[in-house]
Amino acid sequence: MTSTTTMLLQQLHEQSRTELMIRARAQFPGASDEFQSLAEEYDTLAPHLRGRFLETLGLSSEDFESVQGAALSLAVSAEMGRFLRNMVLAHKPRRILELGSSYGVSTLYFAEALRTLDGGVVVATELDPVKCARLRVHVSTAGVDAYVDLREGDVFQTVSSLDGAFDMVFIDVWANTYLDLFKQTERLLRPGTIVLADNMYTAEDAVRPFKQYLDDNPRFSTTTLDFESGVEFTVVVS
Ligand SMILES: C[S@@+](CC[C@H](N)C(=O)[O-])C[C@H]1O[C@@H](n2cnc3c(N)ncnc32)[C@H](O)[C@@H]1O
Repeated sequence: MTSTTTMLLQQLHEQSRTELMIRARAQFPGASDEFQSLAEEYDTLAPHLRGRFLETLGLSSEDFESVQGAALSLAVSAEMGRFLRNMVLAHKPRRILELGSSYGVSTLYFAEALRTLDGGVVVATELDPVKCARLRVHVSTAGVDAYVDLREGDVFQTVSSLDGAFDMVFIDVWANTYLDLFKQTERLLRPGTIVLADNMYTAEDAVRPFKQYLDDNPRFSTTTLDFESGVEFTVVVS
């Protein structure tokens, strides 16, 4: 990864965390010192306890699943980003489908890995035109334009317009749409495709039908990684 991308990502991670903390503080009913100690406690929690704890901090599912959260970046963490990058370096996908791109933090991790591999494309999807404009600037700053195909618009329409198989899919859109969106994406999967879905712990209730669907379907081999926000790791079997 170039130093330009590393610095850009540091800045974007910092911005994402800061704006989320500002939102949480504004909605937290208690005193500042109480908020501060809870915010510090969040980082020390086991991943599977984080979902419920977000509510304690003043954040609600509305902040992650609806237009109320639309202005927020809600970027993947640096740890999650490194995981995504490693998955690409190991699996060597030619085509990656990213569902929910925001300002492009996860997009940059994918694109940087594709640059290292010297080929491939990540199809990024985002509804918000302001976020899309910022994503384009970030991709250009990092110099990875050749590896990113941004589709601006509703992700359901974007997915229905796509053809051919994808080797990797990353789901990070509003959690209450995971199942419907995944069903629509199924025709783009092939045996060996890896599907990663974020927020399995932090949006535990909203993603339950998606998790149940994967668990019950023999076409998929799936497990939840006890890591960061909870990551569903699914391999398409047939
Ligand atoms: C959790 S954020 C994605 C964060 C991103 N992966 C990153 O690491 O920076 C989810 C994004 O999905 C977008 N989104 C929500 N519903 C959408 C839809 N129907 N079509 C396209 N994008 C949508 C939101 O605007 C938001 O930016």
